[in-house]
Amino acid sequence: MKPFFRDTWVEIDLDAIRANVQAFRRHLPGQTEIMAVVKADGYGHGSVQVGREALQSGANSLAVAMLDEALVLRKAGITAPILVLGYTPLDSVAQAYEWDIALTAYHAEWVHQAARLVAEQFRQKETPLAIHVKVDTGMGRIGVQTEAELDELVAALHQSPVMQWSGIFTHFACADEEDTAHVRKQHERFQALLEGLRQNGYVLPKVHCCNTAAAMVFPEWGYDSIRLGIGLYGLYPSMYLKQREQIMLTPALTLKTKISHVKTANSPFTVSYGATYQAQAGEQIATLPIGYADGFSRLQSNRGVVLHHGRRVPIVGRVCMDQTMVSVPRGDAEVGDEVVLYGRQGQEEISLDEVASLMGTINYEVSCLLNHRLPRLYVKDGQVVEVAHSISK
Ligand SMILES: Cc1ncc(COP(=O)(O)O)cc1O
Repeated sequence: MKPFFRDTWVEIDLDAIRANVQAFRRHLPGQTEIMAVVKADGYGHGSVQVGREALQSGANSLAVAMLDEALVLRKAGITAPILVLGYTPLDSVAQAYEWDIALTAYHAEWVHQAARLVAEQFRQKETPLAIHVKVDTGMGRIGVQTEAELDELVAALHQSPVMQWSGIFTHFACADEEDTAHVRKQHERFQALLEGLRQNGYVLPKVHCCNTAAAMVFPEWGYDSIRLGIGLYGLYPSMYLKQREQIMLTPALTLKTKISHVKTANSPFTVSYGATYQAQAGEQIATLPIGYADGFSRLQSNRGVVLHHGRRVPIVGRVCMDQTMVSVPRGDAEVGDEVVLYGRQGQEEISLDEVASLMGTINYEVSCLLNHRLPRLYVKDGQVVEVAHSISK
């Protein structure tokens, strides 16, 4: 029985995930571990499936943005270490502790209250709650910024047997840029704060600071682990780093659909909402069953292109909630023809970078926009090994 009931889907190449993990493994110092960042449902690729493949390919742990994402991984049977990189509300700490999920802290008072909240559970579990300390060295998002704040936070962790100081990390704001002044300044600040802790007699836990970009440019900053996000999916953090070709990555995601209707204009007619495009006599218009409610952005209206028979064909008219129209060479298209919206077909490729550029955003957002209305097919060694479609359960 067909596991889903539409002709539009995402294909995720798990061999590409494996190849990307191994590419970074070769690039990093031997002692540096890889934390696969699978937040935002694996940047739109599927956190469970990508997380499993990354761990089987050499990653040592997983990271997500919030506790809900970590619970999805645990409930799927993933037992590897998982770190929540963002804020966890105090009323969620007990759940994290129950499922052995490491949390991020940057307020001493949060640590004190969290310790009180799990004290009862600790008497049963006897293993402490793992905490990574977040340091803000120049991202300006979350994290302690001063030596005093850091000392207070680390002291709070040492005051309770319930808490285990398991890591300390920072996040870079500009590691993907050609000008390295900001990232070097952040790293120097991070090093100074680490040295201050050592001077105060602390033995540091796992230290990590590199995202994909920093891992590419400064592998020597790998410390105990890098946090590999966009590179895991075969995408580059910036066009600057893509052009450097320092690490060869393989994009894992392809977005496909099949033509649902074809018509030829006997006389001119307008296409889609707002009648923003006029098909000329003799022009052939094909309709695709995908729209912005799938995360295929309306910003592609009258600007994007797709691949049909290995050729680039333009999106015409406004992208609708569920359908998109393209102009195809006359006589070349039939209902049921496969079309690639993101990825490679024949000798042509539409990269997420190209789509991001016309949308005025970055490749991260393009993949994260793809939502659960789209079925996902996972391919390994050329075979479909899993189909995931949350709405057709
Ligand atoms: C704290 C943190 N750490 C790491 C990442 C991964 O970044 P890339 O996708 O650029 O590798 C994101 C993030 O928010």
